[in-house]
Amino acid sequence: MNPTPAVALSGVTKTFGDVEAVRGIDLELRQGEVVAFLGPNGAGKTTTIDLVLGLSRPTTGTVRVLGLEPRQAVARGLVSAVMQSGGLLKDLTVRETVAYTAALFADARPVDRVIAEAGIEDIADRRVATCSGGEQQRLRFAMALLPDPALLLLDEPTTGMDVEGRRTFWSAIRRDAGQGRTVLFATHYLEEADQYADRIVLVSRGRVVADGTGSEIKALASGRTVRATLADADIERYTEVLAALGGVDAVEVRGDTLLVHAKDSDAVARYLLTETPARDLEVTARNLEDAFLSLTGDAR
Ligand SMILES: Nc1ncnc2c1ncn2[C@@H]1O[C@H](COP(=O)(O)OP(=O)(O)OP(=O)(O)O)[C@@H](O)[C@H]1O
Repeated sequence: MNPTPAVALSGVTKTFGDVEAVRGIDLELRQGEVVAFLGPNGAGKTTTIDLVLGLSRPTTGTVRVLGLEPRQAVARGLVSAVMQSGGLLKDLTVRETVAYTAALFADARPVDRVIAEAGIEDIADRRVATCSGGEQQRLRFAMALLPDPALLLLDEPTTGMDVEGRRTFWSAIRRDAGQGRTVLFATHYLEEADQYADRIVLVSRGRVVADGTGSEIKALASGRTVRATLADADIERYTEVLAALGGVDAVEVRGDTLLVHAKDSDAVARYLLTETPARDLEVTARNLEDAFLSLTGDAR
């Protein structure tokens, strides 16, 4: 028997006027998974998280959280979130903030426990206004832990945290995931995703363009791109040879420009320079942004 997915998105789109923020996402998260939602600015990460939180409704498609409508799941205390900004009263102390939030839940965990888990005991008596950005993020994390949620959503949670803050934060996340909590976090950083997530969902321009383990996703962003000018009637023959070279991922022809994505750029360069009339050769490292672009077919 399959347990109910923690999150199930099916054919989800979301448009704001002319902007298609989410352009068709199908995604299932299993209970207890820690999943990174990785993508560049404007990919649709925050919009998707808002849909899972029931803060907005999809234009088309369905969103289920533990088999329920998002709002029902939130109302039952099954879901909480750490968002990038807002939600704090500057004049309260850290402890007062957690205590007041706890009073909003029918069944909150002890205030001191969550303060300890979020690693903010030393600043518990400080006024929120005097806390740094990273400390405020840890306070939001403490607040999110109060209902002991089955699903925790984090939108770029470690923004502003120093190295020690990040370490405390992620070790708390991993410990809770070990006890069955599902975590979905949005990030721009491949390293953060790779280090802390069981699974990385790569999003670009409102779509999932890859879904896999850290090493699978890193492999997509590795290698180099060899660019050359090759104005020759035989270009097709060369591209066939190139495509068959070991370590070549993709060959593209745009006018008289040839682009070869490869793990072994030396072999590609050697072939082009010795066997073809290619000129103006350029070899560049392929980064995550290139990987996004080539995966979405939007490379230019
Ligand atoms: N309320 C809104 N009205 C109009 N456009 C919006 C609205 N919310 C988001 N968008 C647009 O939808 C697209 C996706 O935005 P979203 O904030 O979901 O991306 P993101 O992946 O979270 O980006 P970032 O990493 O910058 O936070 C962007 O083009 C954004 O400008």
